[in-house]
Amino acid sequence: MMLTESGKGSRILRIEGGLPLSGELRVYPAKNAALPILAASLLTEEPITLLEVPRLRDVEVMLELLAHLGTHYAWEGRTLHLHTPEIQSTHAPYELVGQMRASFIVWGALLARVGEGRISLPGGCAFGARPVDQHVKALKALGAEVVEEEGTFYARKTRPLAGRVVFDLPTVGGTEQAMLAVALGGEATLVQAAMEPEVEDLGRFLGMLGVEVRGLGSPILHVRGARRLGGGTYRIIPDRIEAGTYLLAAAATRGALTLTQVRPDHLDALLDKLRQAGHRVEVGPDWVRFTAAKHPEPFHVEAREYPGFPTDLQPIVGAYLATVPGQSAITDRVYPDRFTHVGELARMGAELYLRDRTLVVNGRRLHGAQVKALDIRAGGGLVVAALAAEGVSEIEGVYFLERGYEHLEERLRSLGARVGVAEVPLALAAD
Ligand SMILES: CC(=O)N[C@H]1[C@@H](OP(=O)(O)OP(=O)(O)OC[C@H]2O[C@@H](n3ccc(=O)[nH]c3=O)[C@H](O)[C@@H]2O)O[C@H](CO)[C@@H](O)[C@@H]1O
Ligand SMILES: C=C(OP(=O)(O)O)C(=O)O
Repeated sequence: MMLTESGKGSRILRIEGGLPLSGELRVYPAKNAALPILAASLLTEEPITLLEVPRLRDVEVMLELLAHLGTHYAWEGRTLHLHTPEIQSTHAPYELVGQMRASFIVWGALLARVGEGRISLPGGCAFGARPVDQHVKALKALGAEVVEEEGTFYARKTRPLAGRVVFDLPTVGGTEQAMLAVALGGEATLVQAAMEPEVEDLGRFLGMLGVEVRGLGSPILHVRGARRLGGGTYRIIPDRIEAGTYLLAAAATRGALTLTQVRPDHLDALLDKLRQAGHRVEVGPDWVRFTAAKHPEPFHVEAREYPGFPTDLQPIVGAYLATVPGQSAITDRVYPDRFTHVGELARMGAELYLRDRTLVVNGRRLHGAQVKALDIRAGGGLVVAALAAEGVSEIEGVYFLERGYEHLEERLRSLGARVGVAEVPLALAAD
C-alpha cells in the first residue's frame, strides 16, 4: 500500500510527547455511520440534508463515487445536501471502490433503485482477510442473481427482493448491504445481524425515508421497504471511535479530558476498562469526564462485536497499555490479525509480543521514534503512544489518519499537545 500522498511527497505528523492532555472536546459525527447513510441516499429521488457530516477523506471518496453514480451534492459548512434525481451509472468502478471498503454497499442501493449493480472488490484498510462472501450470500438469499468475474461483482433482480438471511457471523457491512437492497419494495428478516450503533443509525435514517425497520440494536432485524422513498434532514450519531481514541490519549498521558456531544452508552466497554484500571470516569447524558489515575492497573482486552470492546479501538488500547506498567493481553475476535502497529510500537520502546494471536504487552515508559501508520487505527494507536512517549516521534502515513480523524492536529493542540505536520520531499517519501 502506498504511503506517498501527493505529487509533492509525503506528510509526517511530528509529536513531542510527554505532556498530559487536558481540556474539552466536542466529539465529531461518526465516519462509519455517515458512510452507509451516504450510500443509502442513492435510494431516493427526493433531496436529503445531512447535518454535521465529518469532513474526512473517506467521506470525500464516497461523495466522488455517488457523483459518478448520479448524485448532486453541495456542502454548506458541515451540512451536506444530496440529491439523486436519477441513477446515471450502475457501475461502481475499481478506481473509486478500491480506495475504501465502505463503498461496497452502494451495490445494494443500486440493486434496490434500478434493479442492477456492478461493483469491484472493495479496498480499505488491510489488516487481514476481509471477505465479502456474506454480502453475496445475503443478496442471493433475497433472490438476486449474482455473478463474480475477476474481482467484479454483478447483481440483478427480476422481482422485488425478499427473504430470510441467516448470516454466518455478524457483519456490519453485510447487514447494511442487505438493508439497502430491500429498502425499495423488498422485505427481509436478517438473522445474526450486526448490532453496532452505526447499523442502528442507518436503520433510523432509512426509517426517515419511509422504510419500516424493526429490531434495531438486536440480532434479528425486520426490514420492509416502501415502493417510493422520501427525503428529509438527518443528524448522524457521534463517533465512538474518535471519542475512544481521545480518551485513550488522555489516559496514556495521565491527563484529564471532558468529551461533549458524545453517546456514553456507545462507549460502555471502553469506559468499564478505564474504570477497572483505576481512572476516574463520570458520565452524563451526552458527556464524559475523564481524569487519569497516576498509577493505573493493566487489564486484558478481547475485541468483539458490539456491545463488546470495539476492534477499531483495539490497536489504540494496545498503545495505551504499552504505557501501563505490568502485563496486559489483547486478542481480537473480529480481526484476529489486526496488529500492524505492533512492530512500530516496539520502535518506541514498547515491550510486546504476539503469541497464538494474543498480543502480550509489558507496559513501560516509551520513547519517541520514527514510525509508520499502516492503517487508520494503527495510526491512531501510534499517535496515542507518541503523545505519551518521552521525546519526539515522527509518524508517517498521515493519509490513513486523515481517513478517520478530522482536524487531528488542531484538536490535539487544543488539548495542550505539541504536534505539527511536516512535508517530506518526494525523494525521501516512503512507498
Ligand atoms: C466502514 C465501516 O463501518 N467499517 C467498520 C466495519 O467494517 P466491515 O463492515 O467491513 O466489517 P464486518 O463487520 O463486515 O466484519 C466483521 C467480521 O466479519 C468478516 N466478514 C465480513 C463480511 C463478509 O462478507 N465475510 C466475512 O467473513 C470479517 O472478515 C470480520 O472478521 O465494521 C468493522 C467491525 O466492527 C470495523 O472494524 C470497521 O471499521
Ligand atoms: C477499518 C476502518 O475502516 P474501513 O472498514 O473502511 O477499512 C475503521 O474505520 O477503523
